[in-house]
Amino acid sequence: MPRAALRKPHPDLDLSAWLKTPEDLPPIISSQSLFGNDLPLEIEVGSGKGLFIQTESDRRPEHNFFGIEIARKYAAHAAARLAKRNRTNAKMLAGDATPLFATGAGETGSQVGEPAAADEHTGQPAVTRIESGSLEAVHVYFPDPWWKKRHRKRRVLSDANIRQFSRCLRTGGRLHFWTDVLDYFELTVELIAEIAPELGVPLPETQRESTHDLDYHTHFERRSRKFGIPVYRVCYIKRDRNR
Ligand SMILES: C[S@@+](CC[C@H](N)C(=O)[O-])C[C@H]1O[C@@H](n2cnc3c(N)ncnc32)[C@H](O)[C@@H]1O
Repeated sequence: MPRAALRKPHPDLDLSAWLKTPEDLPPIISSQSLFGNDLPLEIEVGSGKGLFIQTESDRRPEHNFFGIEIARKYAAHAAARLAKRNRTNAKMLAGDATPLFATGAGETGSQVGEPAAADEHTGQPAVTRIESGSLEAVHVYFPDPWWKKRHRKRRVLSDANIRQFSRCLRTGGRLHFWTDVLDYFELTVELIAEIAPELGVPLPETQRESTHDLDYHTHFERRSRKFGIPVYRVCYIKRDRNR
């Protein structure tokens, strides 16, 4: 299904506080380095037009939200939503989430962060942009399905990214995954059980009734529900590995 045309942010709107590029980012991604405080940090991977980050940063001002969107025009659109509302606990990155979550000199570049001992989850030398156990939540909503088998390695919920999302979550932190692609849903649930058992069992999340036209979790959730397409929603809560 094609995506609707996107309106450009008004040229007078100053996005500089809300829209970052990978080059703007501090070596270590944390609430302290991005927002100058220690509120729990939640990251959304693939924010699209930014409805989730807009509504959640309003609903939960006691948390910080960092949206990562690889398509610059969508990242700018999402940042404009935050700028118009002068949101102080949310920002967007126009960039690829995968290298930010990665560990290892080969993946992130040795100029970034300090090399540390091998990461306990991946066994790789850790040159880390996002420290292990530092995130409150990772949100992945309606990731691109990459239908063809040979393209599946491009999926955001790849083996490597699932391991990294889990590594970055604190014990008790959450991974939310929603999709309307049953095949992607089933394969991912199986994959998580196999490679990230510390995330425990998938907990179903319920569909909320919407009270107005933008009262949906994300734009893709809105679209699926309007077309009567079923949505599969789960949340994982990271367990203490020693229990
Ligand atoms: C199908 S859209 C869903 C958008 C939004 N989550 C929603 O539910 O409305 C998936 C989005 O993920 C973005 N994306 C894909 N790979 C990404 C990556 N590696 N890093 C950041 N964003 C990515 C795409 O550009 C696209 O906007």
